[in-house]
Amino acid sequence: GKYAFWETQPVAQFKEDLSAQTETGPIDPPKTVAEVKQEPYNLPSGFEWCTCNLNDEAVTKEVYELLSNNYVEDDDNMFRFNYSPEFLKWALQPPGFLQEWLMGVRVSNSKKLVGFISAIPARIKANSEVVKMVEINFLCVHKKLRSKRLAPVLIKEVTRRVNLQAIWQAAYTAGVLIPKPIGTCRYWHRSLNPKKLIDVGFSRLAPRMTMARTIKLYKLPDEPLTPGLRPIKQEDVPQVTDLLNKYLAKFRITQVFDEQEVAHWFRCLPNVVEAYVVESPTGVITDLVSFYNLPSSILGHPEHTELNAAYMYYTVPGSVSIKDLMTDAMIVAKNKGYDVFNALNLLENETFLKDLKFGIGDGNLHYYLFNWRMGSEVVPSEVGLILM
Ligand SMILES: COc1cccc(CC(=N)NC(=O)c2cccnc2OC2CCNCC2)c1
Repeated sequence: GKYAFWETQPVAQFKEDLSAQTETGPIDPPKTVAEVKQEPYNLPSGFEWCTCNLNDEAVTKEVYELLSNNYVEDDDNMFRFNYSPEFLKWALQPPGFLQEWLMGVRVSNSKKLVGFISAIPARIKANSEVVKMVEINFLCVHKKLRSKRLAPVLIKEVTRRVNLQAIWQAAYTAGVLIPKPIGTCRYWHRSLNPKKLIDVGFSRLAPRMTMARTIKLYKLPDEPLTPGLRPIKQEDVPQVTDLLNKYLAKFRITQVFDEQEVAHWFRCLPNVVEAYVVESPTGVITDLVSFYNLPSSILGHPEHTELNAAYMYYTVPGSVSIKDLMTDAMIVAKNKGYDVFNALNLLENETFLKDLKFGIGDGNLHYYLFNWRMGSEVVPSEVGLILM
């Protein structure tokens, strides 16, 4: 069939009777670690496995270069994600990460890195069950090696290495449609620097609008409006952990964070991630707002080489509305030089996207679970999981 590889995997299929689909829980019969293949899968001759130690700057640079030149592009091939080396270190070394789950493929002779895939540990709440899973990301095969069927081997090998740790489920997202999304989100963009976005072809001047009028339309206040908004500090972690987990509990698919994970994911790492809290006069943390830095290379533009994009990360309203929190996040992002603020229509985002002048994007982000059925489609407002 069309999905030769995915039809062999424990994932929901497009053509299967509905009765199977309405169950929730694992798809495969339970296995033990002893039953897992003990040796690595074979690669085509001339290629070898490696693990990528991102504490080694030279290796991080190799992973950066592979992704910068060969990772995901937009549908019109005008932009390519350009995750920075420091971002990759942050995103791929959370508490509990395993070196052997940061997997690469090298050409045996030249040792050139030509393939990559990553798994990081996460506790995922699926419906009301908290399951130890991994989050799979950054699957990338060099452009010159496409259709050599390397991706299926990368996926099978990372699955094997995860299974060896007695973990049987995974979560991942993709713009491409494969068997079979648990839900599909739409991405939206809010212009911060409309002139540059129009110059590089990311946005278009609306009919009957001048550039001057467009710049005015997207103008934001110079400073955040919420009293008590400030960058997160390490001593906020216990309160933020409680605030975040309580808020996320109402979504059908989300992550459960412990304090070490909150300390890792919510910090202010310049050019990587920004996290702000609202502190009440009595020292109570009532709100959280965060975004991460994911620039895109602008392919073939004579003047601009990079699109500076902020991506909404977890945001928890409490004392102020999510609309006001997001307005402050965009003001902070604009002041830090971002050109655009991106968000998906998950969480409670559909309540503010239009009001805050987000424009709908031209694609979808599909959410997937490996070896787990959700029982029914998860609509965007039931999705509480944000991957990098
Ligand atoms: C503007 O440059 C781009 C370069 C490559 C792809 C895309 C379109 C796209 N695929 N966008 C998203 O997936 C997206 C849009 C809004 C928010 N998060 C997103 O994806 C995140 C989460 C999944 N991993 C990539 C980053 C845009």
